[in-house]
Amino acid sequence: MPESSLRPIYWEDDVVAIIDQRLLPHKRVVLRCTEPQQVIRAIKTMAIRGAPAVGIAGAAALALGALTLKAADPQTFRRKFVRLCRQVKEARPTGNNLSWAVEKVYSVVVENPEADVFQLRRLIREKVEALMAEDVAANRAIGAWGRKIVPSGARILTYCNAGALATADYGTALGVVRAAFAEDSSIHVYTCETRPFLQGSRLTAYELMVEGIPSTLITDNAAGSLMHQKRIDVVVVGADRIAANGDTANKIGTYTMAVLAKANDIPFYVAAPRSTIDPALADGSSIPIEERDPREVTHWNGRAVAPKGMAALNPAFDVTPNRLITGIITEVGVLRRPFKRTIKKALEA
Ligand SMILES: CSC[C@@H](O)[C@@H](O)C(=O)COP(=O)(O)O
Repeated sequence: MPESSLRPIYWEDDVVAIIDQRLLPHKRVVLRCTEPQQVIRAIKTMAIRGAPAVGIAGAAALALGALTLKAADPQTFRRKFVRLCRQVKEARPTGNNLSWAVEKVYSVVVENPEADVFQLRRLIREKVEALMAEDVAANRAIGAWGRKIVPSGARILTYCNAGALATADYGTALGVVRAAFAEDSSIHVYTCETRPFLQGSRLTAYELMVEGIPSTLITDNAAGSLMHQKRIDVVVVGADRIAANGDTANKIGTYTMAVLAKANDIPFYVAAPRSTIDPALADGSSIPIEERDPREVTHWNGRAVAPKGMAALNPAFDVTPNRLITGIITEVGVLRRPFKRTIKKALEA
């Protein structure tokens, strides 16, 4: 069993256990995966989601692959493993953490040219467990830095779910909330429902209730009005990919929140580990934006919420330009403008 009931992915011997987030908060169903393809499917269907959790799941898929790949000799193993790495990376395109984690696991194979298949299996599994532990440590550090930017008694607005469920545990934006609440029980969180997948109303609301953190659910459309009425003090969101200049991809609608925050003089923070930063991209214009099935917009839970045959567009992420971001809360500190310089320094730290 995992340490926390919100840990979305964990090992049960050689089985990868994943909480099926499509069914939360009403049902807690655990998918038990023994084959990498099952984990890849869980990523694609968003049974597991949230950039860092997707990265961990991708790494776990590789560990399962290492266990189950049929290969009598190390050369065959390496060749098949490279193919699997490519497949895992393609499962979801926007979050940086997935390709970052695949590269980390693949480095084990590169750095141990003499290892036999059994040794590689063990080393890969150890690497995946280390990545899980490192993600939790990074999130706790993000929380420790982030709580300093939360004013006493703050009314915090968050978007989507950047909580324990979206990471190996503890969360990024919700890690900041958790750490702030531990010191100041008078904070209050407003969570937007986050159409169309409802990560806010289903998952963030659930996490906040499990933790007993005072919170209120609002429709995405209500956020602007609340900000205008001076009922929000700070916005904290997660990130899927951050370019070298600080432009940030996150759940579709995050850009809207950033514009609203700017128009109402409210600080807007992004909380993310360094594994979310993609230094190879100069700015946000080349971040790949995942387009998901339009059915996620026209239907909810199998039921139509639009006329039959209506065309729909479903970009899953948007990019918030760096000029709208007050600071980026990482495990090595809160990065300020100019992000190009502070991000570079953070990656070197
Ligand atoms: C710590 S999670 C950060 C982001 O991944 C999160 O805010 C987000 O946009 C998740 O999108 P999702 O489509 O649910 O995977």
